Amino acid sequence: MAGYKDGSPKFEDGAPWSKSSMPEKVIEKNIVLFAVPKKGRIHDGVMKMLKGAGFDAKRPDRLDVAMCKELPIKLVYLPAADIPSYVMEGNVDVGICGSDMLEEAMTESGYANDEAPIEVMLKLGIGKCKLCLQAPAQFCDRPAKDFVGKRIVTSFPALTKRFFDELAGQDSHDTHIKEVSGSVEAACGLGLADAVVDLVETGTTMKAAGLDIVADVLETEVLLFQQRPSEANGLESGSKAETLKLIERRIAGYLTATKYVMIICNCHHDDLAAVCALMPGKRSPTVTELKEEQWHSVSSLVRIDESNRIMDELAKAGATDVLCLALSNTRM
Ligand SMILES: Nc1ncnc2c1ncn2[C@@H]1O[C@H](COP(=O)(O)OP(=O)(O)OP(=O)(O)O)[C@@H](O)[C@H]1O
Ligand SMILES: O=P(O)(O)OC[C@H]1O[C@H](OP(=O)(O)OP(=O)(O)O)[C@H](O)[C@@H]1O
Repeated sequence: MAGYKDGSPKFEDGAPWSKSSMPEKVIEKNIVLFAVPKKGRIHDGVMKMLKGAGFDAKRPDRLDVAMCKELPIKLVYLPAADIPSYVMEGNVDVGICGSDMLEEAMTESGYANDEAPIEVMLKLGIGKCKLCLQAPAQFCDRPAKDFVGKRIVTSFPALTKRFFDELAGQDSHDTHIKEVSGSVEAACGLGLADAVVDLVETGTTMKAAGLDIVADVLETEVLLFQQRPSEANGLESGSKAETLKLIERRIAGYLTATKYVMIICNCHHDDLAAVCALMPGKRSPTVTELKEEQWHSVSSLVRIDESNRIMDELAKAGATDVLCLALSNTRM
């Protein structure tokens, strides 16, 4: 399928994507359904990323679907915990949620990681935290094995069961795992649990509830993932496959823009080698001649977290007029 310069797809007949110009059936068949968390912890971060990557959608009041402007993509706003099963069952084509929820759904369905009908496209670098076994502070220095057979409350019953199965080895065990949908940390204080398995980011919630970490169960971050392409689901080739690639490229481009800045400076020919060594860029620095003889302009991408150190070192190496420019988007 041909596309526009900005990567937006268009139909074989060359007509731009336009809902009104296409028969209804063709539109539905070619539209990629993209599930995003409708609220909660990661909602704002995900929406900011999608906007930055050029997926603009106006969500009608109280509706959970919205068409992206000028793209054959429909955003479907769902509870984060439901997104993995929607993607695995092919009810939507692609989704975003934490790897904790994805792994919980796969474990619950009995899939090993490499068998699940899911393909992870990108790690999105947000929502990083860990799932931990937590107990009242006075018991937290006990080994995790001591909690085999006890009462555990969690929102992640499948991962918790897997954790205790591995701990107990071949021994039969009767750890009582109770699922709740929120306020997990309250369960020990209420006398309903001996320990909990819950997410920890800053640790504030855990400490406030008088709990501490016994053991880590899983590290998690937010992922972009799609249904594994097959002939049957039509995601191996064709217009939907192209649109999925476009989603991946655009989000990867946006992520690069959030991690890098462009540094530009001037330097005398005698300092050129030292300046280039400080900013090698992704491939190599761009060097252009200034009108003033023996002077060059050098530019390259550097990681944001290294930019201040590099600018200090450039100044020491003789560079002048050092500028650091933010990127709004990239395609690598
Ligand atoms: N501090 C945190 N606490 C909980 N989840 C976090 C945290 N930081 C990142 N996350 C991620 O966010 C996900 C939770 O998303 P979300 O808040 O949308 O779900 P939810 O808890 O079902 O929503 P809600 O609490 O509004 O019902 C987790 O699965 C995890 O991947
Ligand atoms: O380590 P922290 O930074 O304190 O974050 C972790 C807490 O945040 C989440 O709960 P959330 O506030 O989303 O509410 P919930 O209990 O309803 O899930 C999670 O379940 C932890 O309780």
